[in-house]
Amino acid sequence: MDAPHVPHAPHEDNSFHHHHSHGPQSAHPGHHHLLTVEDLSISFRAYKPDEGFFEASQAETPVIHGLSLSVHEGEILAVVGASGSGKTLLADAILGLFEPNATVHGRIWFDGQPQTAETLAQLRGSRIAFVPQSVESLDPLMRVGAQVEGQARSRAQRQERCERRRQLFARYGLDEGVARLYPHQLSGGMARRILLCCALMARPQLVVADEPTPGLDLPLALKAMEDFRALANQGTGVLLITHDIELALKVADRVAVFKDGTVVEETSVESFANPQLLRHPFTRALWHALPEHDFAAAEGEDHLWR
Ligand SMILES: Nc1ncnc2c1ncn2[C@@H]1O[C@H](COP(=O)(O)OP(=O)(O)OP(=O)(O)O)[C@@H](O)[C@H]1O
Ligand code: NI
Repeated sequence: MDAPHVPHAPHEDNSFHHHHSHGPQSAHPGHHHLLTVEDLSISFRAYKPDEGFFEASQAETPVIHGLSLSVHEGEILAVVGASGSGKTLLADAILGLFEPNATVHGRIWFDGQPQTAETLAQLRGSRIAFVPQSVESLDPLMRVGAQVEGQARSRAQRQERCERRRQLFARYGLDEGVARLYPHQLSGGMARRILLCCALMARPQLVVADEPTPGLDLPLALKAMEDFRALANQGTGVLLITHDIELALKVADRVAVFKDGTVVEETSVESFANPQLLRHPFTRALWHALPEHDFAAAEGEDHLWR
């Protein structure tokens, strides 16, 4: 079995040419790189989806290639891009989750340490919190209150977690009675809020949120954004994957623009105030697609750009 051999320490693989001689700390000396992804590639061995077994040819379909990005402590990096461009695969790679037919290359550092799929999986749920894209990832057999509260090691801790869970439920407009429900009894929007509460319960160093807002109305989506911002202001790094670029621009510090399986541009949110500061044609196209640029009347409207 060829287990995904990702990501390995620097200098191990001579086929990589980028940033080879220096570690992840060097690019922005003033900021601590919490997460660095360097030259990530993911491809899939082809198989017949109907039958579910590998074809003899084992053709490789590349989905992510040459992807590099980093998240600093205390910042929100928004990853925006088209559907199917590989954003969820990126999130999965950071969490050490891989499909059996995936081949993965590249390097990932967390908090200065080179990571493997195994070490990343160990960080998941503790130092790295995950808001998955699919609400199916809730445990179907566990009441959602208990899922949010998680395991407590002592009576005092259980009370503390219960109290924190109540606060989060109140904030996200979930009745106390919801705590006793099972995932299948929730609407999509409620399940989404439970996933958010799970991630906000922990005090992670990094949050990876993969499309955290579908099914939420605007006030709830904005609350989620505020909460990510508050986490970042306390020093947490946030990787916010979203197709909602408008929402992302409200809270993010930087934006990584994703297209066809790679980051074509990593830029500050401020650059979106002026399309001339945007380098890549796809980024400019995203700018033009923003609702306020549909009309010339947007002049003087600077609230979005802080
Ligand atoms: N196990 C797999 N085998 C083959 N192809 C896969 C597998 N998992 C994902 N893919 C393909 O990889 C591509 C990227 O998928 P991914 O879910 O990461 O996109 P995304 O940017 O998150 O999209 P969305 O915005 O819809 O969530 C898709 O074309 C998908 O079909
Ligand atoms: Ni996705």
